[in-house]
Amino acid sequence: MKNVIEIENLTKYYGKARGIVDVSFSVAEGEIFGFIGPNGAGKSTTIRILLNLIYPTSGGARVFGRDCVKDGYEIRRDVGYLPSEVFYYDDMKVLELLKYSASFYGRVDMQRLRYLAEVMELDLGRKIDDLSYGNKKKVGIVQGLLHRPSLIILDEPTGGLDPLMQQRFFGLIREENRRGATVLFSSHILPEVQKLCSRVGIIREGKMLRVEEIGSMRDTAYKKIRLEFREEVPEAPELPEGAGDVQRSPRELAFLFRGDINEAFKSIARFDLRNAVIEEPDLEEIFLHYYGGEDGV
Ligand SMILES: Nc1ncnc2c1ncn2[C@@H]1O[C@H](COP(=O)(O)OP(=O)(O)OP(=O)(O)O)[C@@H](O)[C@H]1O
Repeated sequence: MKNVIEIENLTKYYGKARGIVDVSFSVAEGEIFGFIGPNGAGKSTTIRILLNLIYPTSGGARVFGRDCVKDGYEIRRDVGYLPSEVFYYDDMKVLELLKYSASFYGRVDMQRLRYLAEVMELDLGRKIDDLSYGNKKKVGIVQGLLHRPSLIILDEPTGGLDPLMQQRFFGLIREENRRGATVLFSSHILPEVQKLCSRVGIIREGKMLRVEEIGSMRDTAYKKIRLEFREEVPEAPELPEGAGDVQRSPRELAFLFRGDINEAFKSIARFDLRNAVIEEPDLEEIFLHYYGGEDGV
């Protein structure tokens, strides 16, 4: 299968400050690839290089087989990009802005514009100035998808969108993907990446830790288990193998767990519980207790 994005040993320093170091990965045609890492990990830096908005210090990247440094213009024509921060000419109306930006790609498809605005419940008659952060994001989404790009690059796209709008937005991305578009989806929220993506690249402190299939990530995923006891527990339960980051107080016990969930329940069965919560650990916890341990970072 053809790769739409190919990144090799990409490094970017902002003066002395580390942006990214030796990042390599590729994204195949038709794939929805998650690019995940905490704030400051280097996601935006990587994306900005792909779009030739900044230059790499060393290494290289190709999009559609074209060189990111030499062919930025040609690459950008066929990319829909939603930056993490959207800035607009505040004085314009939404419709004017969308028509104006779409005109760079040729004829403006008004039917598609209205369709996207309707799905995202975006009022085309409002002034940009009067829009909330979430509504400005919607403008960016419509703008990014309007010209039916064959590569969609989303940098932290869901900030400010309520759950319903997130769902609608994911629906649009899936629709474009079914049509053949490749998607690079950057985020620091693991569950949303899990919902949408088939593979994910994990970046931290400028370095790519690994690339994983979402399926295998789920199989090895940690759960976070929090228990509240009805009474003070004199001795703490013996926890099964696979439990880590244990935090105890007389009436509470919390731990991360990876392994056979039955074993975890057996070990706590004899205690009288007031409440039990099982949740997905957040990204930092996963980094600390999963990737952190194995990779020594
Ligand atoms: N213009 C700049 N000048 C100096 N350092 C920068 C600049 N832009 C980014 N950096 C640094 O590069 C590193 C990577 O930042 P980047 O914005 O790429 O991360 P990110 O993963 O996109 O995080 P976020 O979600 O916070 O945007 C950070 O340490 C950041 O401080």
